[in-house]
Amino acid sequence: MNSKKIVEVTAAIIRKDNRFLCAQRKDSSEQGGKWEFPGGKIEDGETPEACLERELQEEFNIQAKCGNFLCENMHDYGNKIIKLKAYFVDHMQGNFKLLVHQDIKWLALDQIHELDWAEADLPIVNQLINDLK
Ligand SMILES: Nc1nc2c([nH]c(=O)n2[C@@H]2O[C@H](COP(=O)(O)OP(=O)(O)OP(=O)(O)O)[C@@H](O)[C@H]2O)c(=O)[nH]1
Repeated sequence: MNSKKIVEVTAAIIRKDNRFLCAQRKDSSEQGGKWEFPGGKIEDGETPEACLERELQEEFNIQAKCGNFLCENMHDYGNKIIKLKAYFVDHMQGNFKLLVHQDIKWLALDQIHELDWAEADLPIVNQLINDLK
C-alpha cells in the first residue's frame, strides 16, 4: 500500500513591472538552494488564499491579496508527494524583507527558466510562460 503523505502547498506568482518574484530556499532547508514561488503548507481549515496571504506576511512581512488560480501540480519527491497550487497574488503593502529565503530575484518571463527550480515548480513555470507569452 502506498502510504506516502500528500502535502498541499501554495505558491504565489507576484508580478511587478512585468517581472516575477522568484525566491531561493535556504541551503539548510528541504530543496535547499532551489528556486520557488513563495508560499507554504496549507494548515487545517485554511483556504489556499488565506494560506498564501499568511505565508507572504511571515516570509517577507508584506501584505498581499490572493487573486486568480493559475494551475496545480502533483510531484513525488520520494519521501512525500507535494500538491503545489499556484495563484496570482497582488502585493498590496510593505517592503520585502527576507525572513525565510536566502535570496530573491525579479525576473522577466524569458529569464525565469535560467534558475534551478524545485522540480515541483517546473510545470508551473512552463504554464506561466505559455499563458502569458
Ligand atoms: N512554498 C513553496 N514550497 C514548495 C515549492 N515547490 C516545492 O517543491 N515546494 C516544497 O513544498 C514543501 C513545503 O514548503 P515550505 O517549507 O515552504 O512550507 P512551510 O513554510 O509551510 O513549512 P514549515 O513551516 O514546515 O517550514 C517543501 O518541501 C518545499 O520544498 C514552491 O514553489 N513554493
